Amino acid sequence: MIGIYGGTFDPIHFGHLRPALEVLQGLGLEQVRFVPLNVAVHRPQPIASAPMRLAMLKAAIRGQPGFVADPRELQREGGSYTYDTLLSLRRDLGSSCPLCLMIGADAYHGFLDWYRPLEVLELAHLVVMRRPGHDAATGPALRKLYLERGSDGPVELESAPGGRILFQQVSQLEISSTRIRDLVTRGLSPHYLLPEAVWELMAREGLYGPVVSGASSTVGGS
Ligand SMILES: Nc1ncnc2c1ncn2[C@@H]1O[C@H](COP(=O)(O)OP(=O)(O)OP(=O)(O)O)[C@@H](O)[C@H]1O
Ligand SMILES: O=C(O)c1ccc[n+]([C@@H]2O[C@H](COP(=O)([O-])O)[C@@H](O)[C@H]2O)c1
Repeated sequence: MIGIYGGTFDPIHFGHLRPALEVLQGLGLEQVRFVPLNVAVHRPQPIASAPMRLAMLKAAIRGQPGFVADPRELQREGGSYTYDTLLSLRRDLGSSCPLCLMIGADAYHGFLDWYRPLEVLELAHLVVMRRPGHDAATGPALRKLYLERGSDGPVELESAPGGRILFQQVSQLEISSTRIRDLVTRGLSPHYLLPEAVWELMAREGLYGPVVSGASSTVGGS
């Protein structure tokens, strides 16, 4: 069973990484593939370039067994629709391998507005991770879908390639990329909200605005 974790990752932070590790271990996944989007179809475009976001992602997951950077959306032009990404993954991985599309509660709330959501749910299971500040309560259409498709554990997910929805308990870390970008833009340090290697890259490349004065002494201790 393989996890697919899509996002803007602008930049990647511990609010992505810790829940991803807990899902990897909690569901016994073979791997989690982090898939940075290229062209957002649902939000303003990312601030950092695609190569920079991929570099930050690779720096963040280096050395973590089971974590893999998957650049397929960055190699595709046009809107980064998850449906297309899952079709491409199915071509590589075959039709029978269980896939778990991992999304935070905020993304789940908008799921029925995605491109071909029901086909997305046929191509993969949805694993929903709670997120601070985002209510678990959903509207009637999503509640109905959950009544039909809700699952209570990994054993059921392993028995089919897709089609079920599982809520997975994860550490509640109140961290967002928006907050990190805001801190850096205001000249404040985002230290301890994201891996040191990512902060180091951001500081070196001057991403998101002014680098905190003396950053080189707080970044990586160098
Ligand atoms: N702290 C968190 N806890 C749980 N899930 C999260 C957290 N942060 C992000 N996610 C989930 O990770 C996926 C990718 O999120 P994204 O890259 O947009 O990060 P973000 O912090 O929400 O970014 P931004 O602030 O720019 O919107 C989404 O499914 C989102 O719900
Ligand atoms: O395919 C869609 O229509 C679609 C609509 C909204 C979001 N997504 C995907 O959901 C993932 C999380 O999005 P975000 O905004 O939290 O970065 C990311 O991989 C997006 O490409 C996909």
